[in-house]
Amino acid sequence: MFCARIPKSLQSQLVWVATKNFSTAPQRNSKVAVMGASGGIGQPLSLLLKHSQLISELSLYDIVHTPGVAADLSHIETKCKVKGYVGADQLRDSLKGVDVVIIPAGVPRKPGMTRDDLFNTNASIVRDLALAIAEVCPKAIIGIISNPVNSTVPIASEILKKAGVYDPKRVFGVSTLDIVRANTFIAEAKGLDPAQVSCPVIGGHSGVTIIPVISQCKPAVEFPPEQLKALTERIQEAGTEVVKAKAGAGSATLSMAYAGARFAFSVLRALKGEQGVVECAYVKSDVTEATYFATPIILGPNGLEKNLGLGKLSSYEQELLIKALPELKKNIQVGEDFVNKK
Ligand SMILES: NC(=O)c1ccc[n+]([C@@H]2O[C@H](COP(=O)([O-])OP(=O)(O)OC[C@H]3O[C@@H](n4cnc5c(N)ncnc54)[C@H](O)[C@@H]3O)[C@@H](O)[C@H]2O)c1
Ligand SMILES: O=C(O)C[C@H](O)C(=O)O
Repeated sequence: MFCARIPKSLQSQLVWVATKNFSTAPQRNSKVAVMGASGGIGQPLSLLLKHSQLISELSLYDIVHTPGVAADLSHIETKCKVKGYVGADQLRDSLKGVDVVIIPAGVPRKPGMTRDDLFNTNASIVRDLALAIAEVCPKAIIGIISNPVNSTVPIASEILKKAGVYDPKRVFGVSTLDIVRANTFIAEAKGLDPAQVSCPVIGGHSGVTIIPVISQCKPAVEFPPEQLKALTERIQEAGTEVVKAKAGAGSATLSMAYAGARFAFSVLRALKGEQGVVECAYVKSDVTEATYFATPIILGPNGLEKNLGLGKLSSYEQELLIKALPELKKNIQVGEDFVNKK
């Protein structure tokens, strides 16, 4: 009963403790690293990953507390091995043999801040992690959660380019939470089961750069113009809604852990050979004039297999796209300049 309410993307991955059917689990063969594993996102994300049959080893890196987080998680009765690494001295060891790196390291917003206000701190955190990845596991698939995603993905990409190991098919900005929110809010408005709703969200991951494509929602839904505008703006500002509600205690962590796990599981399923795994993600792109752009993509054994592009946009969504592009291009430039103009 419980599983029936979980979206298909997670159902096949999570081994629920109560069922204790671990002995029938298929061979686990991926090693996943979480960078920033002691944080508000890192801990619940690592908990969800620990339950996956697709992961044989979990490497938890942070500048604080990972020995405790790893000891705690390692007592959970799933086969996945967990090891903690703490501090810069252990950074490179944490990445050895890793197939997928998920990065939620960095500071979160407080009320009144924009995601761009996090740039000064988070840009160098992502830069340093990307440098280590380039050196130790250059073939790993990288999912970047740290904000501002619109800029941190270009930062990591430029670092990998400089190291001569950049593969645009392997670097993703995790925008999954925008899709999760769109599905939830649409389902609420229409009285649907959120697990059955699938709405693409394209563009970037901040304010006007977040473009919900409600005209392509499955099942098809329609809203009067005023309600469509309000719904779109709620999806665009949903992060701020959580930041305000947490009143200084950070931003979305639990829903982001869910979204990060959903994204990681999709990557891992595709790595294992499952065909037709689709997620929206912020990737290197030539779909618009912005050189990074989130669209639905097909994942494969090498990461991004096929970019599914924009699809048909309504005139309202085309207007949103026109508003998003200048901001997105600016965010990308700031990220690239951070690496290249020193
Ligand atoms: N992409 C998204 O949709 C999305 C959603 C929510 C939050 N975020 C972003 O995720 C980031 C983390 O959020 P949080 O709530 O988990 O913050 P948090 O402060 O609770 O946790 C961040 C963790 O990063 C660690 N850290 C700091 N510097 C590090 C370094 N150099 N190497 C490794 N780890 C380091 C900290 O010690 C901490 O444990 C923020 O930038 C936030 O804005 C993104
Ligand atoms: O809003 C934030 O600062 C965190 C995150 O990007 C979100 O969308 O929840």
